[in-house]
Amino acid sequence: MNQHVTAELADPVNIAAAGQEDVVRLVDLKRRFGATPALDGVSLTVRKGEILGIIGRSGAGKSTLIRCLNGLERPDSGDVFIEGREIGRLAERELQPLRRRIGMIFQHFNLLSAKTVEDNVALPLKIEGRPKAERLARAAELLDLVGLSEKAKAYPASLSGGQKQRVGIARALAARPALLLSDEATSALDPETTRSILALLKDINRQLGLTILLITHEMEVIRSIADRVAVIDAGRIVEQGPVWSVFAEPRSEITRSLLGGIRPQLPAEIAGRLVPGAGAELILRIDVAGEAARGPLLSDLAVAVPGPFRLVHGGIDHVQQQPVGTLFLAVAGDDERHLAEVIAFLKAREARVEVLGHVAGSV
Ligand SMILES: Nc1ncnc2c1ncn2[C@@H]1O[C@H](COP(=O)(O)OP(=O)(O)OP(=O)(O)O)[C@@H](O)[C@H]1O
Repeated sequence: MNQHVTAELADPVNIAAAGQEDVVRLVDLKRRFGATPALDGVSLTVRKGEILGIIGRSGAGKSTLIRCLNGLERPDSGDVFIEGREIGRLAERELQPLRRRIGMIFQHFNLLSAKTVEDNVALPLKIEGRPKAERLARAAELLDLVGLSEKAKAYPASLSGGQKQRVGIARALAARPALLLSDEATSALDPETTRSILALLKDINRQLGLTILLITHEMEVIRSIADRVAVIDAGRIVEQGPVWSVFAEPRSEITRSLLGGIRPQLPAEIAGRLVPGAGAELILRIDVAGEAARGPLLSDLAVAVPGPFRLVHGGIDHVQQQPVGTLFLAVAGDDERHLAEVIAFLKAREARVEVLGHVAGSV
């Protein structure tokens, strides 16, 4: 991001509303399409200044949630509060100013190809009827923010995907929204561009205090920038919490499965040889996080419970500056007392231990 980001860009309306903690509050939202409950009692809040990530698989209800949020869809029941105001029963005319409180960025950017970059960015202000000089000044300020000042007169077709999304972000911020709603905004981008866009969003969040609601199906996106995560499945929020604690201790099967791609898994060649009965070695899965993952767990284990064990896979990751580890150990599988001591030691150190099975021969 450009170095010239200053507090001047921060939203004066947001500052005036300081003290009001929830930018969005959804209460028991329900929306059904025929027999399909797209939203089945969703309650959640987006707190001022935070990045909340909502993750779910295809068909989980994410788009329906977004449409209820910006008033394009009416829930069957439940309430949607934007900055403390319930929008569910507002007429279209009353909804429009509230909709402007939400800036949106999209997977396919949704830029107008016949307009220059600066005109795209200034468009929300034009719709508001702002004078041209003000629109252009704001567009210049925002293009500076997203590092694209030199592209002001260019047309979208001449930009890369990452540049288009930067324009999308600048446009979404033009009317100084209370909330930036990101709908799969990096799903069409390559990994490196994704990282740079997520870094830009995080910078804007930190420097301007901008509240962000981020909808995604990728845990990597959540892990990169979200403060809290809510997991949606079949129209229900199945779990939510600080990102690192959900990573450390996922409670639902769907969360474990969504985490599967970015948390260590037992390598397939070992998993394929697991059997429930006896075998030369036993494979343990050990999950540790926070303080428990900071200490010398394995060397303490070796001292406290003498006997061979081997680390076969895994490691310590860092999520929101917190260590979150998954280790796969192979221990001798023929001595039940030794094994019980190993497990008791690890549990006393607040590790979660799962016996995955035996393997014949050495892994
Ligand atoms: N207008 C509609 N008519 C009928 N069924 C719908 C409609 N909109 C959504 N649904 C159904 O509601 C459920 C939730 O859909 P939704 O589009 O909100 O999920 P999603 O999480 O956004 O999925 P994706 O990531 O694929 O966009 C799905 O089963 C979908 O088929």
